[in-house]
Amino acid sequence: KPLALPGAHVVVTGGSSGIGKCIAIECYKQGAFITLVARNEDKLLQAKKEIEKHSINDKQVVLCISVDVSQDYSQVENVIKQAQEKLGPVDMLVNCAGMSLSGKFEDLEVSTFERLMSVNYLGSVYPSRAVITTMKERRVGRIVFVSSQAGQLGLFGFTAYSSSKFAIRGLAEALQMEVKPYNVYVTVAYPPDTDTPGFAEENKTKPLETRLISETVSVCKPEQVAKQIVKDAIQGNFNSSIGSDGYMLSSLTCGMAPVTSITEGLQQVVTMGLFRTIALFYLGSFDSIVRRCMMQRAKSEVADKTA
Ligand SMILES: NC(=O)C1=CN([C@@H]2O[C@H](COP(=O)(O)OP(=O)(O)OC[C@H]3O[C@@H](n4cnc5c(N)ncnc54)[C@H](OP(=O)(O)O)[C@@H]3O)[C@@H](O)[C@H]2O)C=CC1
Ligand SMILES: CCCCCCCCCCCCCCCC(=O)[C@@H](N)CO
Repeated sequence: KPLALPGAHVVVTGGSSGIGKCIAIECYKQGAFITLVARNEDKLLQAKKEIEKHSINDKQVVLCISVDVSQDYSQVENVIKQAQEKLGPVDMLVNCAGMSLSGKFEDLEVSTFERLMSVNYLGSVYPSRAVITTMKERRVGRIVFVSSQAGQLGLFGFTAYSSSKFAIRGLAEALQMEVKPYNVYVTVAYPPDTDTPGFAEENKTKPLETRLISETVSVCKPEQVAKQIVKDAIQGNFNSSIGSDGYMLSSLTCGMAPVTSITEGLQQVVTMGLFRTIALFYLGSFDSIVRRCMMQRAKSEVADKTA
């Protein structure tokens, strides 16, 4: 039974920008009440104004609450309490607050690993932990985690980012097994590169290798990613992916993930071998990108020394 969005309370962390903002708009367009959670209050208010343009009735509300989702559990718990007092129990939580920093393993500060793990992973644990009891009691709920294609495979430059996005999947699989009998459904989204302020920021420091490998998959619009995520969350699909490469990656990396429908299970069984074959070619091309970049760097170093 799909979740009915009209009148539902949807909390979106990272809802003031990029994919999160588009998810909030998509839910609002379908009649939901929205709580936006992020740190910067100006960006929150700006997003609220933008979302309110899409209202479909005059009862709809967009609430903004400023908090860092990665710092202190009791703060996050308080924010959820405030939201529930104003707009009722949370029907859907979207954990979209997150960030990316890339660089070679030896060039990344140790603190970057700590930061990405706390924002991307703990920043998804805290809000989820704060809503889960009520969802189980009410036998209603959706929890969405926004991972990444880089949460399905490890890539050059993403030692810190990929691991924080892989962690989300472990959390989601375990949680789904616990809450399914209570009619609560978990969705993990694996978007490709998406045209957002966060993506622009990430690109400022991205190694050439990472950029060339990522360019295998074309950049998506956040509206399109948001539409897919909301659709999958409403349906209660465990997996949410975009495009043909997204479909192949999800099928190939399904592992012991819960299966949502018989069709999905059968498709995974039938396509696994083929997609692994295709993947071997991709992996070969990624290795050759890395080798070419290494030789290029060595050459320009020699040139620098002789000059
Ligand atoms: N864009 C892309 O290419 C892809 C993005 N993703 C993932 O999607 C999610 C959204 O990405 P995108 O839309 O690009 O990001 P943006 O940088 O555009 O937006 C990030 C949002 O998260 C909020 N946020 C960041 N850190 C915190 C924090 N510690 N506490 C509370 N809120 C926080 C930001 O607000 P504020 O700074 O004010 O707190 C902002 O609202 C991320 O998890 C990202 O990893 C996945 C695949 C691809
Ligand atoms: C059958 C096998 C098919 C294989 C296809 C392989 C494609 C690999 C490309 C991975 C791109 C990683 C995007 C990360 C986006 C992200 O999370 C950041 N932009 C966040 O800001």
